Amino acid sequence: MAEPRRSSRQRSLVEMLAPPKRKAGDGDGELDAPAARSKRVTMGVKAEDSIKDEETSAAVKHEDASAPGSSSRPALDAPLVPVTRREFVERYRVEGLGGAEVYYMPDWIDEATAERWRIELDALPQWYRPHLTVYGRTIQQSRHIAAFSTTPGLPLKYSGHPVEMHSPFPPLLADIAAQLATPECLGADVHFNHAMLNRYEDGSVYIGKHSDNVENQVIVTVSLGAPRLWIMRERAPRGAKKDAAANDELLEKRWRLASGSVLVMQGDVQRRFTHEIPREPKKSAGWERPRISITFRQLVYPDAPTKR
Ligand SMILES: O=C(O)CCC(=O)C(=O)O
Ligand SMILES: [Fe+2]
Repeated sequence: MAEPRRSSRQRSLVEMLAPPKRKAGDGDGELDAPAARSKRVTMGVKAEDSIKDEETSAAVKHEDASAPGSSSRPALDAPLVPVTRREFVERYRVEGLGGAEVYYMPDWIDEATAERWRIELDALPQWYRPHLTVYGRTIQQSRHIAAFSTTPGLPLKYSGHPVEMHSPFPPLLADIAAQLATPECLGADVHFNHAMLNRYEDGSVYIGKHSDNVENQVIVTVSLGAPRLWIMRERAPRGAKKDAAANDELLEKRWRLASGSVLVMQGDVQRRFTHEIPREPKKSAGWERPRISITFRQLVYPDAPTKR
């Protein structure tokens, strides 16, 4: 994997002070769980922090979602725990991100299996391109998505768009989740209550710089198909001087997410870093097929009852 490098992006003071520019047709960004306004501390982070994400002009900030009454929320079947399996976290931790809990396993499954999964997931009937409302305008997101929860009643909304949620997981997704939760991979205790599929047809489809909401306590991404660039950038600490020199000090790391790879983000990663998959007009090797990502998530609603 490439060595970490410092961001060299220089931004003018005017750009720093001005609110981020928005471009029509650029609807993309993070997934907000409905409890975004909650003041409750989750994993040591105030949930409200996550909605103040920084954005490039190529990304659209998602408004936080309105929280439906807790009575509509299902109980969790089992505790949701982060990935702690020693062999996994020691071997696959991504260096150069200041100790953040980011793990990358490039070769979880072989290419033939990845291709079979990609084609089968592509054929699911639940795919659609959301219409988002951003600053009063309706735009269509560049990615197709399909969202699933293990139990009905896990509501999700972003940029004015109530996500079309299907339940339960289709058999292949349930099978992939089960294969992740084995003693050979993430460990048998790790399971998810939500999965979001993203489809990147070609290099024009992207996801803008964003952080996911902290209600996403663990996000495990399985990449299938075209290897796309993944960029993680450290967010400036609150109240930090926002000049070019300070910006240069922030960590940045980029690599390609291989087909068949597994990426884990947990702990305070969303608070400390943004992530993005930029547009790539030039095709590189392996791009004769689209990319589909599966983001398995542990969505934890602060006021949901838990069955323990
Ligand atoms: O497609 C990916 O790998 C990342 C998607 C993502 O960041 C998201 O859905 O929040
Ligand atoms: Fe994300």
